[in-house]
Amino acid sequence: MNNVLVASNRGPVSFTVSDDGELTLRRGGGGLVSGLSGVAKDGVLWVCAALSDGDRSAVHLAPGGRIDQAGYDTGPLRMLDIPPATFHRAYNAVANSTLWFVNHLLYDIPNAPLFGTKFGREWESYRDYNGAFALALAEEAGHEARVMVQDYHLTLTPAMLRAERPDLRIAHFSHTPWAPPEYFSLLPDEVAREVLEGILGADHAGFLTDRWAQAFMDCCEALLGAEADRVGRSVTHDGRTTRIGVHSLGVDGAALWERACEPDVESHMTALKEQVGDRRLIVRIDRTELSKNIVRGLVAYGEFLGSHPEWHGRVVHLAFAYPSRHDLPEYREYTASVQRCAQQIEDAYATEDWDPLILNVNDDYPRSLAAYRMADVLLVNPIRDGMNLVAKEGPVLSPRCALVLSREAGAAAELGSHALLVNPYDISGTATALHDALVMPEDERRTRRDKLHAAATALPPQKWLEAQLDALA
Ligand SMILES: O=P(O)(O)OC[C@H]1O[C@@H](O)[C@H](O)[C@@H](O)[C@@H]1O
Repeated sequence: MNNVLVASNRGPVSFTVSDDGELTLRRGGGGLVSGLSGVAKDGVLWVCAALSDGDRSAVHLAPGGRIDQAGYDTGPLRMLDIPPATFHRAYNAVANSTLWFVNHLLYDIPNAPLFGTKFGREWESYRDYNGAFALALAEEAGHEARVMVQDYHLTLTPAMLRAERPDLRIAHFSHTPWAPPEYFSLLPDEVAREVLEGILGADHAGFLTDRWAQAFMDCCEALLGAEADRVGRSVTHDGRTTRIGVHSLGVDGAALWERACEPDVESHMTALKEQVGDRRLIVRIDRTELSKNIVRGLVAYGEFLGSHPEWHGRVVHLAFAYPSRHDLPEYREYTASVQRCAQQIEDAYATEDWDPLILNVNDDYPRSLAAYRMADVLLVNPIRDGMNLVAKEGPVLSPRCALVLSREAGAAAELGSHALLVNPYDISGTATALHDALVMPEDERRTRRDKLHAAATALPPQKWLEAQLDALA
């Protein structure tokens, strides 16, 4: 039996099956996993979903889906083999196409699903999927164990788990923004209610910034008639009180720097230096995710080139747009629009000896670390973001980068006074900020970068985890 458990959809590792049937291991990706891997290991059981065919094979080879030592320095795992159709409806239709879009204020995109009969079935699958996690956690947790449930995939699990095991101390943590009530209430009433009451099944509900925590409390008041204590930070509903916590997440500067000095990164730096020469470098690194606002960032770069011909031939924009959630049509279409927009910039400005934009659409972690190290300007312009760790990694790895940062990213709460803040919808404002960042005097950019570095590394994942566990003690 385990005393500390973490539950999330994506686990710290994933398996792939090669042609000869051999299982190989990969590190899991995404903000949540990068934050928690490496710290949630000793004595912590991680319960996650089997996501790939390789994961399902690994589950069937391991008794009860328990994998004691997967590799990559992770602790024990229990992978849940949820029936693929149920998983697809819970993960793609509800978690990613509904809850993610609502909390990122992206619901009005043309293909957003409608809440018709089909949604009823999808919601039922989301309940089943959350129920499978609650059941596994109830089986694995020791008496009065501490259980940390992560993110929008698992909003119903805390209440379901409490019903099974009232002795447990349960936390839920949201790694995303939280929508204001007037937007959250576009969910069908019973769905909005179940999500809020599901999270309120926890003893402690955590958020990355005060802004998202306040929005959650607003929703509880407006949609459940719950009582929110803004000063003591808690919500009381149906006779139970859930404490609300704000726990920001930063980066482990020393570990990141060590990884960025490995030979694979050094050789990418050499190659990039050859490609870019002594031109200034504007870097962005994102998953190709609608909330990351990549298209508007590219349009702003095009506008900057249009209004500052003196920079032609002297600057390169290196944009990493990694593949993400390609099972969803909205994401495939978004990748295509990023590529179309990049092509327009190339067509308008490229010359025989100058490529104004280099777009990378394939996953290449060492190359992106090399880009961070060489960046003069880092552009992070999401429409809305729970935190955004790119904004924190850049100043750790680049000695002189100026940060152009969306005021709608959670990271703006800590980094805002040392960055150039932009309204992510304001193309001209973003173009002006890119110019200001390029011409920023050397001493100012170094002073700002040092302050960004200090703020970015103040709360590494280890501290975040300890704060969560303390909150449950
Ligand atoms: O759908 P994926 O690829 O597992 O990504 C999920 C994760 O994506 C991350 O970027 C978010 O910060 C997390 O909140 C989220 O859990």
